[in-house]
Parts: sequence; C-alpha cells; structure tokens
Amino acid sequence: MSDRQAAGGSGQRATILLVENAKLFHQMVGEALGERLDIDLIHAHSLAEAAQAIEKHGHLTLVLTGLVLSDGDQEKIVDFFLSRQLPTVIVTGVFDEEVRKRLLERPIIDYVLKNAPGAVDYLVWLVQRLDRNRRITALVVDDAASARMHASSLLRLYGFQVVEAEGGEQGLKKLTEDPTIRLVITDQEMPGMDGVEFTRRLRAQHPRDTVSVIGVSGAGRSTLVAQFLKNGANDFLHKPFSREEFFCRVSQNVENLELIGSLQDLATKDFLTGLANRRHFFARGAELMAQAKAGKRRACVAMLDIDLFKRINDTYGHDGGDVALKAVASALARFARPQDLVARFGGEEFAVIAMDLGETESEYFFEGLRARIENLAVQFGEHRIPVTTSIGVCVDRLDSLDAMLTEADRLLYLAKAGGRNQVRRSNDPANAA
Ligand SMILES: Nc1nc2c(ncn2[C@@H]2O[C@H](COP(=O)(O)OP(=O)(O)OP(=O)(O)O)[C@@H](O)[C@H]2O)c(=O)[nH]1
Repeated sequence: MSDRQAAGGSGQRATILLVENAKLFHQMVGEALGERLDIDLIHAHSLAEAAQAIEKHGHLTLVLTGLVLSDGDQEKIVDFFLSRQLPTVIVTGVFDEEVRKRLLERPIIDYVLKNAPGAVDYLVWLVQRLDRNRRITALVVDDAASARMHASSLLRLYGFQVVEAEGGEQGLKKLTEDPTIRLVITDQEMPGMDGVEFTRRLRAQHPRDTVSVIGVSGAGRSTLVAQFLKNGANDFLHKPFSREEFFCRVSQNVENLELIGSLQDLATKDFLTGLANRRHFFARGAELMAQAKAGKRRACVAMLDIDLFKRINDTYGHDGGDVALKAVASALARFARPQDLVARFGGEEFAVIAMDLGETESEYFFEGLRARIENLAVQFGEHRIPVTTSIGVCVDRLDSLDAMLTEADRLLYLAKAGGRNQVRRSNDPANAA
C-alpha cells in the first residue's frame, strides 16, 4: 500500500466536510489531511455553505466544524449538524472548560483544540479510526436496558456495528452466531451468570487474538479488576465512565487486535497479492491433508501458473506484470470456497487445495477456474492485458502433500507442453505418468 492511506480501508473514500471561517486553518488542516489520507475534503466557511455542500454531496463521513461562524452561534452550529445526524467533531481555538463540558453532553464525537500540539495528527488518526470502526461489530452484554443502550449508542457514535445481549448465555450465543464480533463490553452485575464468569466461558472459545473484552462495573470491590483480567478480559472500566475514557479504552483495545492481525498477516500472507504465502500453505495444507487422510474428507491439490508471464512483463513492464498477478490472485481468492486453501508460491505460480470435490465436480471446478481467469478484463492504463493459466491437478491421491504437489507440477508441465491455457488432471488416463 502506498504512504497515502485510504481513510481506513473500508474500500470507499471518506468524504469530510471542514467548516471554519479562518482561511489559514482550512489550508493547514486541508494540507495535512489531504497529504496523509486518501479522502475527499470539502470546504465551507459558514452554515449556509455547509448546507449547500451537504445537499450536493449527500453522504458525509465526518464533519469538522469550528464554533465561530458568521451565521450561527455555538448552539446553532452544533444543532445544525446533529439535527442532520452527521458525525461531528468540534475543532475550536478557544479552550473553555464550561463550553467543552456542555458540548460533550451532546452526541458529538469529540471536542478538539486546534492549536494544541498534535491536534492535526489526532484528527488524522480519528478519521482513520472512525472509518475502520465501521467494519467492526461490538457486543454489549448487560441486563439493564438503560446501561446497555448507553454503551450501544456511544459505540454507534464512533461508527461500530452493535449487537446487544441481556445476559451471558445470550452473549455467548451471539458470539457463536456472528463471527464479525471483535469487541465485547460486559457488565459484571448480571443475574445468573456474572461478567467474570461470562468472560471465562467466552475465552474458552474465543482467544485473545480474535475478540477483545472490556469488563464494566459500578461496584467498588478492589479485587474485581484482577478477577476480570485473570479470567481473560483485556481491560476494565469503572462506572460511571466519561465518554472520553470509554472511547480511549475501546480504541486502544481494538487497535491492539488490529496490530496482532497485521503481525499475523505479515507472517502468513504474500505481500503483493494478500494470498497465503508458501509457508502458511504448507502449515495449513498439512492440517487439511491430515483430515483427508483420516478418511473424513477428500482433497485435490493443484499447481497453477500464468502463461508466458515473461512476455507480459516484457510488453507492459514490471508494473503491468504486477497488475496481472494481482488480478489472477484476486480471481483465485474469489473463486475458492471457504473450505479451500489458495497460496502464491512465488513468481507467477500458485497452489490450491480444494476440499470435498467428487471426480466430476473437480473437473468442473478447475475448468471453471481456468475459464474465469481467461475471461478476466485486466486493465492496465489504456491496455487490456490478456491472461491465461495452465493448471495441473492431482485428484485425491493421499500419499502426502509433497507427493501430490510433485504430481500436480508434472501435470502442469504437461499442460504447458500441450499448448497452455488448459487443465491436466491425474484421473484422466491420457495424463498417466
Ligand atoms: N511483475 C512481476 N514479475 C515477476 C514476479 N516474480 C517473477 N516474475 C517474472 O515472471 C517471469 C516468469 O517467466 P518464466 O518462468 O520464464 O515463464 P513464463 O514466461 O510464464 O512462461 P511459461 O511458464 O512457460 O508459460 C520472469 O520473467 C520473472 O522475472 C513478480 O512478483 N512480479
């Protein structure tokens, strides 16, 4: 990825409205956000201009607004954006504790002092954080409806998807049903199963690298924090908590998870294509083969190689070659089913383990894959790069992963020698060794 990051990576560019009467601030923030984030930044100098911008652009990811505008006082400005349900951050030059406290009682996201050191860095971080939150589901477990709604509405304000549970049993069920849950906020005092017990049982199924848990309690018991942490919670919040503390803790825990995820990605994924790398293929492949050997499942092992890839590089340059590689990798990832394993072995060579396919199904599967790649429209600038692949498939011989790969490689060679853009399978007598 380039240095300029999409505001978070949700795929859609974020659109941010900056409303301020000071030209210098527009320039400073505009440059800082524009340089560091791949966003659309819209400028307005008054509420009237903001209204026009909102009408013109429709969906806005975030509003950053000052509190001194020619056509509205503080209250009117805040009402203007909140009444339109827009996620709003106040960016002001004046530190006034009373105003800050009063405004933070309204559902704004934050109150940021624009001249404070690091203010722009913080805004950049905030824009990215809010955008990433949109892809995260949080579970709130509390038997008290008002406390549950309070935590849920805060989480929604910060962009999270939210599901709720009235107790531990229901919480565990929701976690099993919804694998997108990454964050759990649980109260301690609940009838039946308390928060600590819920956390202990949750951890038996959901390790720390997949779900983060924050315990919450209003009880003053000094041992409770340790109890939560010892039973698998990542953090703890004393009730009543401030909105700022809540957001800081939630963000920190979610970021720790993301960090673990990116470290895991570094170890298991190919940098260029995002597919599994060779090392991960052998680790995960060995597990799949062990299951197949135990008689429970069937496995096909395939080697796939882009045809005349050197010519693609020579014709379109290395960048064009990379675009073709990524297009093939993404077609492979989309074609594979959840039970399959796809990896980039290196260069223009890929390996696939397809599980539980019968003889005829495997023929359709790999022929379908070959056709899908042949029909890809790989666009590189003005050019459309034609791409085909040759595929060797070892069907259901369960000696070992190495032996199946060697056989798939031999069949791949036959496919190349036979004219490329074709599939050769071990269960076709024409391909016998
Ligand atoms: N763009 C790009 N090229 C790569 C990468 N890795 C390897 N290559 C190139 O891939 C080409 C592979 O060419 P060959 O092994 O000769 O095979 P081929 O041209 O695909 O011909 P056949 O396999 O016989 O169809 C070489 O030119 C490598 O430099 C990569 O990550 N990016």
